[in-house]
Amino acid sequence: MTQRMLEITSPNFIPEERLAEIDDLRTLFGNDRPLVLEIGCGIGDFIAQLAAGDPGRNYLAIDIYNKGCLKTCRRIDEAGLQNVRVLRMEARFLLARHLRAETLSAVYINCPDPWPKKRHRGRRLVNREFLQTLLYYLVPEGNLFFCTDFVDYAEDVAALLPTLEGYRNVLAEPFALELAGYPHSKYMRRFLELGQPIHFVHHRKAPGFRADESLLPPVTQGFRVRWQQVENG
Ligand SMILES: C[S@@+](CC[C@H](N)C(=O)[O-])C[C@H]1O[C@@H](n2cnc3c(N)ncnc32)[C@H](O)[C@@H]1O
Repeated sequence: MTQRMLEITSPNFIPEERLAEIDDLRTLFGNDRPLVLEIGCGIGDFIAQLAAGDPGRNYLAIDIYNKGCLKTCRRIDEAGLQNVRVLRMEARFLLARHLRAETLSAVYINCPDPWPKKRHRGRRLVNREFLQTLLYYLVPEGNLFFCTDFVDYAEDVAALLPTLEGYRNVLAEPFALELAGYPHSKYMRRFLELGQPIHFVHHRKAPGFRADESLLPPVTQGFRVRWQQVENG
């Protein structure tokens, strides 16, 4: 199915063509405050709450869903937030092509597509390679937040993280059913109202850990990665 492309004219939306002229995404904000990335921002209700409560950090909200980017921009514009920029971009592509090592003070991944069928599990974004990749982009002691309404996804991610040298669990347990002060998206609220829990994982990059570029998994696989662009630039 082809997505109908809705034009996004918000000043906070950064079209892909503009990225070619931007050497460092941190310059999008005109200040050097810590940079936070939300992957799969959906309709932007999480990032709008987070960024409004934390003007001291800059936020990149990305999604591959054009209408979601449009709704996120509307929300950000209406709230008058100065510290959010929205990009329609695939996560692995953005990291590989547009971000520098150790530039993200936090990464948020909320309710990523669960791919519940067993035969589709390989399409899940958050796997060993992706977690390893994130280590390269997180600043020392940068935070990784992941949450999901699918318990087996939470269990998988919570079990993978301790096997990666660079992460330390911030929680006393592999995952929690609540994180104090963590905003809820409409999507999360829908599950919570039905009595279905959201599972939260919170890890931090170990202080002395340096992710070596040579250990970065190649961006040559993954459902939704745009092969053409990754391979041909
Ligand atoms: C289930 S929705 C959750 C949206 C939002 N995080 C929330 O909690 O309301 C997952 C979102 O991730 C986006 N997405 C899926 N794979 C992605 C990828 N590889 N890169 C960027 N966004 C992605 C989808 O388009 C969708 O908007």
